[in-house]
Amino acid sequence: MSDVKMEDGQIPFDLITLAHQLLISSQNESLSEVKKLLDQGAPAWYQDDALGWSALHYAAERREPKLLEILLQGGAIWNALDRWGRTAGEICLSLGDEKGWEIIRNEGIRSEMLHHALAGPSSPQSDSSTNIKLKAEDKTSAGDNLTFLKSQLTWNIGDDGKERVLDADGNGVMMGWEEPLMIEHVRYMTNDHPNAQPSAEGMTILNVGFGLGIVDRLFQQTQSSSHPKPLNHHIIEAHPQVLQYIRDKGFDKIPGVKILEGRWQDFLQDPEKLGEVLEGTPGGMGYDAIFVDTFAEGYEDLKAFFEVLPDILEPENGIFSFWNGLGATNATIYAVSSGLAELHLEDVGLDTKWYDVLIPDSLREEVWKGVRRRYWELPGYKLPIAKMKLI
Ligand SMILES: C[S@@+](CC[C@H](N)C(=O)[O-])C[C@H]1O[C@@H](n2cnc3c(N)ncnc32)[C@H](O)[C@@H]1O
Repeated sequence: MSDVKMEDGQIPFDLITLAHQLLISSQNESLSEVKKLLDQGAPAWYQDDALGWSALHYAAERREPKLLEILLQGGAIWNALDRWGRTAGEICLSLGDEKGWEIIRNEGIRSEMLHHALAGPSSPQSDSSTNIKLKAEDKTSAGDNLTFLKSQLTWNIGDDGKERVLDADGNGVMMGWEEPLMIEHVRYMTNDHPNAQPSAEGMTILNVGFGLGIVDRLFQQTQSSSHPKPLNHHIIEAHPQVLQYIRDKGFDKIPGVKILEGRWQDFLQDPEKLGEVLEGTPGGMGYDAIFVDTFAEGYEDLKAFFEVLPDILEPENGIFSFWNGLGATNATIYAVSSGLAELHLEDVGLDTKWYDVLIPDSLREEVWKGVRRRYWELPGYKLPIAKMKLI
């Protein structure tokens, strides 16, 4: 946007005139008229003051898929948000326009992939250049992992009666309402694995981020009397207070459990440490199940985690899953984030299946009482299960 502003930060008058003409013609004029304006240089990114609507929002309201395509080709921004935080995709969804929604979602995935391809391999530095806003603009500890890891945490019981842990700014680090989703993750990761069957020796598990320990307790429980307990259960956790909580609960004393104290980046991105971690798995072949659910990390961090998977996931039957919560306050951004994750997992050699899970009743209004920001607004959860592609 800045490249078309004049030195005093104003947008040139001619451009504003074209922008307004484009907004009007996107509402009710022919496609060729819209195209003509775009060819004349009308800025498709422009949003009006009243609603914060772009030409793409107006086109979505018209239910005119071809017009959406013309605008996107002409520079419209797929994830421009109106005053209520809606993309044009949400306008399509509210009108039941599946085709229009798919055009916007596909453009989102395409443009985010392109952006990542141009940005090169994942690095913390490339985080700020991320196109997609998967985390709300957040200057609190939720927006920065290292700040979070120094933040004072509080454990308490929410108005829904469930345990939760909040950071110093009142952000929900982990909340008890998520337990039914964690149950599904563990079920999909363990049910059919050969090493979890009655006569097998037990699975080797890596969980990144202990939080309230919900997922780790489930990994220990799912294997009932007729099923083996995990053979190895490694947990990477970085927050000093969470590490103390683990010791207070005696979780570190459970047979087979090993706590790796530090950030996952320290263990898995350093070849020497990675070698030591892998020595703890049978034959150094990697883990049967890997789950990742951290906090104050963005899409770039998740993508960086994907990139270490080929080294740490047992290649034949290993199963990877992650807490799919990025962008979960907006249906279109959530779909694009999930689509992007699938393509990036494919890049590192994994096939992903998605399981639709209804958001459980445990997510009630009172859950958010005393929490700084709602991080979930959608009716459904897309649960990923990924495995190495068979060659
Ligand atoms: C959302 S909670 C995990 C909840 C857990 N899945 C459960 O079932 O209770 C996130 C956890 O990740 C930890 N964490 C955050 N960043 C991390 C990092 N870079 N490496 C390791 N652990 C991290 C936090 O301290 C926190 O305990």
